[in-house]
Amino acid sequence: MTQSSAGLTVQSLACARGRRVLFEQLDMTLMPGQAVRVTGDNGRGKTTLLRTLAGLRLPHAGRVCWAGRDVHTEDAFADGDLLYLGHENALNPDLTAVENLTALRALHGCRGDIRAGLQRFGVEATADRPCRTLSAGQRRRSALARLCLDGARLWLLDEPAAALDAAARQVLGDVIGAHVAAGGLALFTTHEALEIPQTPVRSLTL
Ligand SMILES: Nc1ncnc2c1ncn2[C@@H]1O[C@H](COP(=O)(O)OP(=O)(O)OP(=O)(O)O)[C@@H](O)[C@H]1O
Repeated sequence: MTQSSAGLTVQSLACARGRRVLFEQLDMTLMPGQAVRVTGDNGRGKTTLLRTLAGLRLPHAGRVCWAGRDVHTEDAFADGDLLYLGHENALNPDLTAVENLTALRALHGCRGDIRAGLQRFGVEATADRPCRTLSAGQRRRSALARLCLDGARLWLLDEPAAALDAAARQVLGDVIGAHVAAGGLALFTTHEALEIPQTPVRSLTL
């Protein structure tokens, strides 16, 4: 594998909603050990971009490749390559955080200690309560505990810091920093200040 084919490459990408083009001519490369922060006003297309990078939406124009393979026309992501965390927490409200993460772990075939992940994000005390009884920040922290389980190389995180207090934002920054330092790739959107210690983070503004 050549160096240029080892990561995520975006070429002349345009995304649209209906007839409205949100952005165009976007070129970007994200390589192992790199992080990108995507910013932009509400409605500029950050979520649309992440869903397109994940292969969940077709681009209006251009290409997105993972390890040299087109994510929209080829089976580019192998099991365990991608972790996509959307705006929503994707937690079943009737299940506990432990039950939700157990299901996710089985679905994605990943390993990792669920309770240790919840502890890292400071929600071990609410780990066995149905998620519908948790506050917005506790739900987000519980969903983020998934980052501690997953061995995926590419993290696409949509507003991971939403609803988090300063302490949880710091943990999130540390977890992303450790992932990138270990050779992972991370691209995230954020409206909040999110420090990623000892990690150069490039900015992409839509
Ligand atoms: N289901 C939809 N149908 C039609 N248009 C949509 C739909 N979802 C989003 N849009 C439009 O697409 C544009 C981009 O939305 P997107 O969610 O990607 O923006 P964003 O930058 O992530 O916004 P925010 O910061 O508010 O989360 C917005 O102007 C929005 O109105």
